[in-house]
Amino acid sequence: MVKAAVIGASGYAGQELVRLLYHHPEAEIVYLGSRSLEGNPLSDSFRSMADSDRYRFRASNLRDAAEEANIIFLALPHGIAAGAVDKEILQKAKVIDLGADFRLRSLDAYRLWYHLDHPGGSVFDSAVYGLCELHRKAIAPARLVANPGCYTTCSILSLAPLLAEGEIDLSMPIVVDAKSGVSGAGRSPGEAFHFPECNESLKAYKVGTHRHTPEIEQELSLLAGTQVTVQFTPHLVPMNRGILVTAYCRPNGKAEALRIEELYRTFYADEPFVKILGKAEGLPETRWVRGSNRCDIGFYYDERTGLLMVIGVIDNLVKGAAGQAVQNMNIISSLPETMGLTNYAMFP
Ligand SMILES: NC(=O)C1=CN([C@@H]2O[C@H](COP(=O)(O)OP(=O)(O)OC[C@H]3O[C@@H](n4cnc5c(N)ncnc54)[C@H](OP(=O)(O)O)[C@@H]3O)[C@@H](O)[C@H]2O)C=CC1
Ligand SMILES: CC(=O)N[C@@H](CCC(=O)OP(=O)(O)O)C(=O)O
Repeated sequence: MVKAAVIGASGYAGQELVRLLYHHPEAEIVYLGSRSLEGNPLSDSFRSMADSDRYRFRASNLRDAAEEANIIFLALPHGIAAGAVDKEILQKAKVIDLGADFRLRSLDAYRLWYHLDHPGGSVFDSAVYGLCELHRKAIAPARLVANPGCYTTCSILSLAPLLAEGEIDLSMPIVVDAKSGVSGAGRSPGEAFHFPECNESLKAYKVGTHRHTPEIEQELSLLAGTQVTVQFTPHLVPMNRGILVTAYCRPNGKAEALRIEELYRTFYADEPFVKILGKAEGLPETRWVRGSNRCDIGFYYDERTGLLMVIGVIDNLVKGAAGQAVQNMNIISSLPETMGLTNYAMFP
């Protein structure tokens, strides 16, 4: 049985972890850390967990959590885990960090895109990038897993087969247009996320500067075996959950729709959480992955323009955060990868 701790358990990603771990047959929640809710019963603050009154929030203390848990999930703003996770903690427990501090292999890139310093060191060097579909062999023995970002998970999964098979003309950037629901911004209030500010409106933000750009480029470059450049533009959509990515690229050869579909079906043949939609099934929609750990992918090749459009969707809080973190927990605990992660889709 996994003894799990969640630090940052009062946030959106933290609560989604609690929801999934509570129902996981091989996990026991032993520690819930929150500064603002310390001492409160879980069920007082999260009334959807009304039958879980045995849990109480405790201090947001990583060292205390490491005494009781064998897996610690960090669901904290970036910049904290970099200085908080050390060798002593990793000797006692494995850590799955939902934040961004251990995702980029280049510290210079981290400093440039996050405008933060980073201590680096052997703990940083030991981190494994936790995109399960691409790195499960490296994840299995890891003690520190860097859970990917939400936009990045959707973008990388949507494009991976094309890059791995060398199907794309890389002399020009791949355009990644992405849209996210507001829960992607976390629970802390901010004017831009206030209901009248974002409801009934749609906007692009952090154009050309979003910190997920180097993470997407890092992973696509690894797949392609050469430097890949992406033009990434995120948009805020007035809905609670969901991410939709539309990626535009130019194939090297002629991209007959059937051959592209075959390529994707072969690449993801054994992946329980990736669903390829063929022409008959229509294009992906966020409502069909809400609450689930799936990434749905569809595509359209426009013979007129010669561009291939790939469309991917995930639930940002599940495959984009807590669900993928539990998938990583399953991998590092030698449990079936889908355990505790199926039958969660919701509609409407
Ligand atoms: N929301 C999403 O869709 C996704 C989020 N993530 C990542 O997961 C992490 C958590 O995100 P999310 O849940 O959205 O954010 P929230 O703002 O909802 O939650 C963050 C939590 O961290 C705690 N916290 C804030 N500041 C500090 C601090 N200085 N020291 C200790 N604890 C602190 C807060 O709890 P308290 O104040 O009670 O201690 C809060 O509950 C982030 O790194 C985010 O980037 C990743 C993918 C998707
Ligand atoms: C809508 C919105 O604001 N989304 C967040 C993405 C948050 C996220 O999940 O990314 P990290 O895990 O890297 O923090 C943003 O654009 O910063």
